[in-house]
Amino acid sequence: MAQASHKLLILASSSPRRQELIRSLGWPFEIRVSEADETVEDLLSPAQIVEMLSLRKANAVYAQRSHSEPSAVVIGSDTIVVFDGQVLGKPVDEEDSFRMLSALQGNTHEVFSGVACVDSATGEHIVSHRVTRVKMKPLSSEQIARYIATGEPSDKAGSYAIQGLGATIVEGIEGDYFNVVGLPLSLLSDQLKSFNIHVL
Ligand SMILES: Cc1cn([C@H]2C[C@H](O)[C@@H](COP(=O)(O)OP(=O)(O)OP(=O)(O)O)O2)c(=O)[nH]c1=O
Repeated sequence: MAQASHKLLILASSSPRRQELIRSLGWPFEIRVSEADETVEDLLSPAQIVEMLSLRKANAVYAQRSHSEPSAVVIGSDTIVVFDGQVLGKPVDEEDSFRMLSALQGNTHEVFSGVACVDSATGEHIVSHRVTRVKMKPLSSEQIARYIATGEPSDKAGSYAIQGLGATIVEGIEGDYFNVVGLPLSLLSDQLKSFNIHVL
């Protein structure tokens, strides 16, 4: 059971999905969001991209800590979809969503999520990632257009949400479901052990 004397978790994320998922750990946490630049060099691999951005997000919040605060672990995360060598982030507009979903439908893609934990007292960090394979059903242009019209794809990597209506267009997955939603809790709980946080 989490006790008040235990180190706090600070989730460096504006994502409502990540906020909801971290709650399931049953550990005291707060949300702090800081703008981190999400541009990366072209030559990086998907794993390098999500690890670099996760750490950047956590470090942006770490940099703003006050030295008088009790020590905490700052958590940053980043999710991308990778298909046919292409990295798909969040769509810029509906046309972009249409392009992404037209490519993903009927095929299998990979979802990469990075997680970084930074000790707010020492700046020490751990960063890692997980990959989940997702097979999407074949979809007609009309179905894709109807899905986009719901608004759900607009702020999701790859333009779909497996935890929402997007569940109906997914045929199956291989790997951690929570990795697709945006925060692999199994990986995170392992990382937290290095900071002496045992959620179970
Ligand atoms: C594939 C997929 C992605 N997503 C979401 C998770 C992330 O919120 C988003 C990927 O964008 P990110 O840039 O990883 O995260 P974010 O900008 O939403 O939040 P922050 O940087 O503040 O932490 O896509 C789903 O919710 N469901 C899915 O099935």
